[in-house]
Amino acid sequence: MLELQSVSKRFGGLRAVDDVSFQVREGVIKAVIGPNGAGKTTLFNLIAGNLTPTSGQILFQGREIQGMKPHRIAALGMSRTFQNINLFHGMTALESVMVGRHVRSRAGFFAGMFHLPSTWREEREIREKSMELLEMLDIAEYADMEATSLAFGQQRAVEMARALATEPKLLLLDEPAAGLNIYETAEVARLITRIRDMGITVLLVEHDMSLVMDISDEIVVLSFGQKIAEDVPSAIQQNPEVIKIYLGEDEEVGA
Ligand SMILES: Nc1ncnc2c1ncn2[C@@H]1O[C@H](COP(=O)(O)OP(=O)(O)OP(=O)(O)O)[C@@H](O)[C@H]1O
Repeated sequence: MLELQSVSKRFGGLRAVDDVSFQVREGVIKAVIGPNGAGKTTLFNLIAGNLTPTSGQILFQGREIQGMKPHRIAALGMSRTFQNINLFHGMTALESVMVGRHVRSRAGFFAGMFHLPSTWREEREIREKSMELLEMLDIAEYADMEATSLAFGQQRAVEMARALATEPKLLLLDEPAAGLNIYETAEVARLITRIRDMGITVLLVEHDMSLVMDISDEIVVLSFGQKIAEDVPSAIQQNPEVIKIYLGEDEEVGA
């Protein structure tokens, strides 16, 4: 699904991402972990097209995408969420998801604005599809509530539904558990697994180690921009180098 070949990103003299290579196979949940400043966000921005690598190739379904604009990469079937919750005020949960779906609509913005008959059916389809996504993520009961008034965990689910509305093949989740309590985190874990089981490949960056260990099929560990390990969770938990960088941070792997 995704392949990084010797990807580097320099900011002046700093190598934020340094010669990183790995693959994400179709149908898996893969996590990127590492201490603060390890280069995780930079790596995500390189993949989604928000940054251009200094060197190296990024292949999405066999096609080189490094340097492409984010909307072109999105149109190829990659969707992402952001670290900070990013929902519009004044929109219901359902409308928030419909916005994501409109990106794909054929009728386009102007036809929609003038309420042309040709768009009615499409509008109804978008509404139905968006509702299905809310149901799939267990938040249908909040469809008509203002999205920004919901609990954090529910807002995260709305964001995921919005990202799924573009029908991506690969979903990038940037710290999906950030700011959530343990119950909400457990719920998000369940949703991510469900998304994977729908056949969507998931790549996530996450600080919450128990979430990563619970749901990931494979983990890549970054430290100072370099990949220091890549393996299944049980092997990562026992990897001496990984333990060393996390103990240095006063965190326990798999805690
Ligand atoms: N636009 C930028 N210009 C200069 N330096 C940057 C820029 N973006 C990131 N960096 C630096 O690159 C390094 C990697 O940062 P990055 O945010 O990718 O790490 P991270 O692993 O996501 O950290 P965190 O877990 O704290 O989010 C850091 O040293 C950071 O200060």
